[in-house]
Amino acid sequence: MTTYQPEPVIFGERPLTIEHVVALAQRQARAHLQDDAAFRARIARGAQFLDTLLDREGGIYGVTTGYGDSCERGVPLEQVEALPHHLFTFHGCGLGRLLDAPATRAVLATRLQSLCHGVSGVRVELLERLQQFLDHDVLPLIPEEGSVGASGDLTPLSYVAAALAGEREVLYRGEQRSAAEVHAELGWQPLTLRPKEALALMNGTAVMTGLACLAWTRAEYLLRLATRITALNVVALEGNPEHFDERLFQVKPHPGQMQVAARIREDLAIDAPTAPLHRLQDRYSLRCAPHVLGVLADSLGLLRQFIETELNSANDNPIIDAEAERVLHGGHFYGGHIAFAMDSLKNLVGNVADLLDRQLALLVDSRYNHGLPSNLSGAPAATAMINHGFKAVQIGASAWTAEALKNTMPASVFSRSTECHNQDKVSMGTIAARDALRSLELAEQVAAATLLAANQGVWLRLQQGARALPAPLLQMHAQLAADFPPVIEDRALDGELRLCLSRIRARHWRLYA
Ligand SMILES: N[C@@H](Cc1ccc(O)cc1)C(=O)O
Repeated sequence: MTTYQPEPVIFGERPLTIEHVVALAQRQARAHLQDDAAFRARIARGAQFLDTLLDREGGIYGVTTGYGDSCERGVPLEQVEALPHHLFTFHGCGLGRLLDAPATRAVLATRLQSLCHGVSGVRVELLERLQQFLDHDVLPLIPEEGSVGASGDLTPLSYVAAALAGEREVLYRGEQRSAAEVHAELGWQPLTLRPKEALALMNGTAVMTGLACLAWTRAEYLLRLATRITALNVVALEGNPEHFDERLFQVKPHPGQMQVAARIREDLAIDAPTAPLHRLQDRYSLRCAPHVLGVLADSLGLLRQFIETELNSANDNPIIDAEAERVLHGGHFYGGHIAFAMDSLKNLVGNVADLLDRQLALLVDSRYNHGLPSNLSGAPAATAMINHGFKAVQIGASAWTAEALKNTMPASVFSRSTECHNQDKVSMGTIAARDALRSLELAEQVAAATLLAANQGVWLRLQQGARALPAPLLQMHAQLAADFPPVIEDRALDGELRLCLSRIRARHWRLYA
C-alpha cells in the first residue's frame, strides 16, 4: 500500500529539491502541477509563440530543420508535423538494462520540472500528461545505455516521448504492457507531439539528473551509517577515543569533518580526555575516519547545489523565450555539472567503501584486533578450530571494495566526438551517474558486511566483560540484535547481509537525525 506524504510535490515555478524527487521516486508523495491561470498562460504562450513564428518566418531549428548536424537541412511545412515522430523513432535504439521503477519516476519528475520553466515551447497538455504518468505510475520502459549526456539524454528520453505518443512499452501495475493499451485502459488519448515537443522532451539531462538525485540521497545515508559503524568499531577494537577530540578538530576545521568527529564523540559519549587502552595512535582507518568521511560530508553541499541547479534548469535547446519573442540557440543539454558531481561521488563513495573494508580487515585479524577471536568467531573452545566466522565475509568485502575502486575512473574524460562531429565534446554524465549508483550498491554491501562484523565485535567485547555501551551504540546494538543474532557456530550469512542491505536502502535506522 502506498502511503503518501501529506504535502504533494508541486511542479511549476518553485524550485524542487533532491528530496522532492526522491519522495516521488519512492511514491511517497503525489505530483501536482501548479494550477493557477497565470502559470498555465505562461506555458501556453511559449507554444503559441512558436506557432506564430512558424506562420511568420518558418525557419526554427529542430522544428523546420533537421536535428544536430542536420540543422542545415530545411524541412518543408507539410513535413513539420511528422518530424517529432521521426525524432523519437530513430532514437529508439537504447540498449542495456531497463531503468527500475524509482529511477524512471525520478526521470519523469526531472523532465517535467525542466519543462515547467516555460521556455521549451510545449503545450500545457504535455505537462499535464507527464504529471498524470507520475500520478498513475505509468512508467515508460527506458533502456539505460546509449546517451553521451550532452545532446541531452536523447536516446533514453526518446522512450518517454514515445510512451506519451502511445508507442513502445510501459510498466503499469507491475506488468510490461504496450503504451497504447494502457492509454486506452485509462481513457487517455495519446499525444500527437507538436513540432518542438519531442525535442523538448529529449534534449536535456533528465536521466542523469534523476539518477543523481537518487545517488546523492544514498550517499548521504552511507555517510551517516559509516560514521556509526566507525564508532562501533572504536568500541570493538578498543581504539583511542582521543582521535575524535573536539579541540583536535577545532584546529583543522573543515565543517563536515568536524561534524563526523562530533558524531563519533556523541556515539562514544566522550566528554573528557580518556587514556588509550592499547595503542597511543590507532591505525588510520580508525584515527583518520573523520578525515576520510569528512571529504564526503564537506562535498555533499556542493554536489547538492550542482544537482539542484540542473534539476531546476531549462536544460533544452533551443530556448523559446516568448516574453522577449526570441529563439535562443545554445547548448543547455550539456550535462557537465552532473558528470562532475557523479564522477566525484564515485570517488568519495569508493573511499568510504575502502575505509570500512580496512576497518573490517582490522576486526577479523587477531594480530590487530586487541584480543578478539580470530575472524570474530563466537564459537566455544571445543569447536573453535573448525569455525571461521566472518572470514569469507571479509573476503567478499575486499572484492566489493575493489570493484567500487575500479569504478572510480571518471566517465567525463572519455568524451568522444560523435554525430558527424556536431556533438564533438560531450559530458558522459549519464554513464557517471550509472557508475555512481553501482559504486553505491557496492559500498552499501561493504557497509552491511562491516556493520554485522562490528556488531559481532561489540557483542564479543560485552561477552568479555567490557563496560556498558554508551546509549546511542547500545540502542543500535539492541536494534541489530533483533535481526542479526551473534555468529557462534558458522552459518551462511548471505540472507542476513541481504536483509541488512534492504534496511540500509530503506534508511531504516535513524542515524543522528
Ligand atoms: N541536441 C541537439 C539536437 C539533436 C537531436 C537529435 C539528434 O539525433 C542529434 C541532435 C541540439 O540541440 O543541437
